[in-house]
Amino acid sequence: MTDDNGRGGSAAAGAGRAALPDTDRIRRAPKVLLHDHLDGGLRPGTVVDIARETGYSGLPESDPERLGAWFREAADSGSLERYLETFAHTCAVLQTRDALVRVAAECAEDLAADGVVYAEVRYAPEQHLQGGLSLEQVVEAVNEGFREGERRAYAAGRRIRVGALLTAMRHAARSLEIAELANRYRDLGVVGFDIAGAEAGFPPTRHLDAFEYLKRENNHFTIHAGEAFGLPSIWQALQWCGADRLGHGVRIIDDIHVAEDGTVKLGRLAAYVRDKRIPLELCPTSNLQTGAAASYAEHPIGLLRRLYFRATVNTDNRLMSGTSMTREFEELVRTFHYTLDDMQWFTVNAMKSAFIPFDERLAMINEVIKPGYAGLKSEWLFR
Ligand SMILES: O=c1[nH]cnc2c1ncn2[C@@H]1O[C@H](CO)[C@@H](O)[C@H]1O
Ligand SMILES: [Zn+2]
Repeated sequence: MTDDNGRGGSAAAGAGRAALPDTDRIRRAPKVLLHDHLDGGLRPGTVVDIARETGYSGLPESDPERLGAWFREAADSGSLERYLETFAHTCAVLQTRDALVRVAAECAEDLAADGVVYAEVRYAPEQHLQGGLSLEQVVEAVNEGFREGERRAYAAGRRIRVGALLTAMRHAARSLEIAELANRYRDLGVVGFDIAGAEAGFPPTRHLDAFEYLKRENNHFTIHAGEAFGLPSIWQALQWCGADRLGHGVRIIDDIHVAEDGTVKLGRLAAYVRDKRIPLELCPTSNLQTGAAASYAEHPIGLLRRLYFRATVNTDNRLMSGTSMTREFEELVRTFHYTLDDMQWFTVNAMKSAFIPFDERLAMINEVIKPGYAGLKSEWLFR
């Protein structure tokens, strides 16, 4: 007797094990998040509070619930450029030390409450200087907030570890400076570097000096590539810039050909990505909003998982997408009938791909993630 996933077991055991995880179990399952923007994950109520405190009068709504709905709808535009316009409001309220500490602390708390045990959260320091903070003060405020959030989560009986990724904006010209900043705060709360912003017209090779610098320093970076723009962007990010991971990378699907009879043929780039185990930071709901995928069912994650790409599941922007790791997995479970084993597979993939040292990743996998899933998978025995 085998279940849908080809695993063996008695009929009775099969039924217990194969049951799809419900929301409660998805939330309790340990999860790892590699792609989440600090300025895309504020609580709507916090945006309203800080706007009032700092005198920012540009918010389109002053009621938190309506503001949350506004962000989701405005981001649902079908274009990355329009989606990115919504960040003007979140960045506007992230210009003081207090605001950065508060938002970073709440971010860690919210992720922990969602069952995330390890997260890499990114933001662009250069976008938080309008209140007179220096780049260093921005980084230190966010780090302080993450530490505070970890402590609050611990006090509430949850464990989470949060590392920062420093992003440079791809339309701007500060990437080398931000890469140097990431290197200076390495081992001090910052685990790597990224570039983000509009993809079309701003190829990653514009920032080659930043990537070459980080390579010389033996540091880590990911690049937003293959989201709004296709294979050339992925190819440059990997073969010119040397990215360790791909932010999204979902357009790698354009180099995968499925014949009528179901045979799959990978192009050279897709084969390289799979063979070299290049991590894909996939963000399903965000992709539906920016038009990178038409529906969950048509999202490339289904095929990429079946082909054993190093696929990971991420939130991108929890505020703009009204999402969480639990919600992303709920949609995938509903669409692709993923089990706890599939969730564990995505989670281990993510942990293997994190930018913290190997021994720490291994301990997270063996001592936190696998025991967590084993506990959940054995619950049917005691019902
Ligand atoms: O999915 C995305 N693709 C490209 N850029 C993004 C995405 N989400 C957010 N940002 C950009 O990254 C900045 C730093 O966090 C945000 O301000 C936003 O402009
Ligand atoms: Zn992103």
